[in-house]
Amino acid sequence: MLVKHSVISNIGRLSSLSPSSSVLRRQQFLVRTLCGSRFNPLKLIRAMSSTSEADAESILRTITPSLDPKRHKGQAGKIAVIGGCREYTGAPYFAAISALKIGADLSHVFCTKDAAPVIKSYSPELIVHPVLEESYSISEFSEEDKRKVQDKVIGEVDKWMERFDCLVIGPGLGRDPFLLECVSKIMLLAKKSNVPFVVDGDGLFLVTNSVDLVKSYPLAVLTPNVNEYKRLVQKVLNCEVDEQNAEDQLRSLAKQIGGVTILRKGKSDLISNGETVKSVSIYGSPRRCGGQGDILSGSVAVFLSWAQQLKSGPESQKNSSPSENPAILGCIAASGLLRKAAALAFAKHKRSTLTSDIIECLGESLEDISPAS
Ligand SMILES: NC(=O)C1=CN([C@@H]2O[C@H](COP(=O)(O)OP(=O)(O)OC[C@H]3O[C@@H](n4cnc5c(N)ncnc54)[C@H](O)[C@@H]3O)[C@@H](O)[C@H]2O)[C@@H](O)CC1
Ligand SMILES: Nc1ncnc2c1ncn2[C@@H]1O[C@H](COP(=O)(O)OP(=O)(O)OP(=O)(O)O)[C@@H](O)[C@H]1O
Ligand SMILES: [Mg+2]
Repeated sequence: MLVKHSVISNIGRLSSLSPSSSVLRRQQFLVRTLCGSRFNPLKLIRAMSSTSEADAESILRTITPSLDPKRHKGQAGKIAVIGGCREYTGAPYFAAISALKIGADLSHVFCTKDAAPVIKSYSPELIVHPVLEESYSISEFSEEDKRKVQDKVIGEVDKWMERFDCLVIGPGLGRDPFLLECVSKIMLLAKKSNVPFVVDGDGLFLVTNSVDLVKSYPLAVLTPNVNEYKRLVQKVLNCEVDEQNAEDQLRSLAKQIGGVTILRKGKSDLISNGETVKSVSIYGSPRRCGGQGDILSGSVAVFLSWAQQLKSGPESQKNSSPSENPAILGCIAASGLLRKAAALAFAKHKRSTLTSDIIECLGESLEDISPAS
């Protein structure tokens, strides 16, 4: 009876999380088990323990570093966004400025020459490198000269690489073949230096066509939206997205890519590294304006760096650090923070809520969850 009572209260708690269809199916299974004649407490406890909703707020509190006067500039994170071209200047800006607003010390953007003055004009806080080249600007060049341009681009990024705690590759990158070839080399450099990276937007277009770029790199995080996820599933698993078995399919996908972490964005965000699957279903906003995924990718980069710092910190810190890997923790914290900020922005701006309104609420969201003092 006691077991029955606690299960019922757990079901109540689950229902308040605006559950995903998989959580709903699990609840239905629990109710069926409870009310049916074959009531089996052990089976029930097993089902409850596989419930995957993460406690995003508590994880965020644990991994966010304190504002210690002894710390110097750079220790709270140095992030670089690789993205920004003629068409898209908003996406890299959103990712890079979100990283700063959350608490990173330095945020760089590596973009094309056309995009750089525009991105700089949005904010003096960002360090903008106009180094990427698109095919149109080298169309008259010989093959040898093109190779020289590529080497120059790679060299410009490489001299900074060791200083970064995490890269965000792809927001507003575009799909120019020459540019994407350079970016694949940048990914190889990051792997060589053991720098974690978050792949989003057009970076996912690149990775979907060349999965080996990220395969088995444990410090890679992919953050696909609905279209990007569909293409990834088709390419890697050779099938269609299966909403009925969303968690298992995500786990298989991450496993098939050698244990990279995947954050599948949607009504609930689902996160897996091929072993565990976690969900974040905190209520966000019904507005689906473009740019919210860019906030998320910039945020994942910061939280991943913090979670990693905590893991590799002094023994006392290590003991208090959660057992999950830093990439999973970073995804959970970022998803929780963004969803809360989106809810705050929507409460203020309703139908006119824009991505910049959500960015303005990141600080309030963070303060609600993990006050500065
Ligand atoms: N303000 C901005 O600058 C923003 C820029 N964004 C950037 O926009 C780019 C595209 O992101 P989306 O989320 O729209 O990407 P999606 O993949 O969701 O959609 C892109 C569009 O391209 C089409 N498409 C799909 N496959 C294609 C292919 N193989 N070749 C050509 N087109 C294809 C889709 O039908 C869709 O209309 C990314 O770089 C993203 O970061 C977005 O982040 C939104 C905000
Ligand atoms: N149906 C939904 N309900 C609630 N939240 C959602 C929904 N879809 C997406 N989100 C949230 O919005 C955020 C951005 O996801 P989205 O799918 O819009 O990314 P995106 O398409 O890559 O965005 P961008 O326009 O920046 O490229 C994620 O944190 C996700 O949790
Ligand atoms: Mg996106």
